[in-house]
Amino acid sequence: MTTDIAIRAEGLTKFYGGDRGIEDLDLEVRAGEVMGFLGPNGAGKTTSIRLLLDYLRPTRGRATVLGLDPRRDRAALYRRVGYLPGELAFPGRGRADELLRFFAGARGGVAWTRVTELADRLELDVSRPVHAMSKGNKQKVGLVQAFMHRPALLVLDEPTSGLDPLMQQEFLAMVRDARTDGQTVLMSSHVLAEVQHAADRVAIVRDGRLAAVERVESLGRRAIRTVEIHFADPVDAAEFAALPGVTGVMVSGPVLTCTVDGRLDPLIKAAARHDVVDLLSAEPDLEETFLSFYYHSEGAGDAARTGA
Ligand SMILES: Nc1ncnc2c1ncn2[C@@H]1O[C@H](COP(=O)(O)OP(=O)(O)OP(=O)(O)O)[C@@H](O)[C@H]1O
Repeated sequence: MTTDIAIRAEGLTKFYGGDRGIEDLDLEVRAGEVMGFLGPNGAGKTTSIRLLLDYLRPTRGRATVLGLDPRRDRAALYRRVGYLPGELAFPGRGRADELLRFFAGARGGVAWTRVTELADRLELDVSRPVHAMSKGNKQKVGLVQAFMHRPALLVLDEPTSGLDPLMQQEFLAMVRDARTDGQTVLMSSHVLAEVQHAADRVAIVRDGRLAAVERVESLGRRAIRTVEIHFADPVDAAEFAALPGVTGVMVSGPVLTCTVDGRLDPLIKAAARHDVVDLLSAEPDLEETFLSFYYHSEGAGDAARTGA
């Protein structure tokens, strides 16, 4: 049994009747890394997470989590995992501190100072009844129970949902701290910007399939970027439109804007035949890369547009 792999999914598949939840998911999350699990609504993130923790049974395929079989070793696994479900539902009309004491007991005892430290970080008033809390405050209760026992693995489904921007930053700091402490994190999101500063790698799912697994830095390098070139004299769009990787060419007098997928070299060489006054290249971000998976991959654009 390898201990350097926290999560291993092999051919993990779930169909809901004839509808695909996730198909043939092969994924490895290394111990100690933060993995962002990205995809738009309905891509299959929640299904995958629920399969990994045995809240759903796969149609086929298998998973190993912290070296355990989620189905056979459920109880042992749950002691070592902190899980934030995508849709939180807390039973009863109790106060947050009562609920958190219950969770602490279920985890074999957690120092109450640890709970208050997390609640303070998230500015959560634990003396209030949970049922009367806003969505964001309920989310904070969910985060405190997930982090409280310093689990070996945190599995967080849309963790920033409902949090305001300041609290999102605090949450990301908590994830970075967890990583520093050697914990492994798998967190789903449909917003790339929020995992950009916390994740080591991202796994991107679309339409029930894994589309890519990338280191965050290399995603940036592969990103599509927008380029604006100012020439001394007007240029002809046709001269640039056929260059490899160049799309969306627009010319307004001496100013050319376009989108470049991959290497800038063909565009630079073509531009150098003219007198170049200025060149601006927008910093590629994950959002653009993410969209490029949808609109520039084979067939994916059509599927995304039609919702198929
Ligand atoms: N209980 C269910 N019965 C039928 N289909 C389901 C069920 N749960 C999910 N699905 C379908 O499986 C697919 C994947 O859904 P899933 O919730 O895993 O996606 P997601 O990436 O987590 O999306 P979101 O960000 O909206 O939560 C979707 O097409 C969804 O409609």
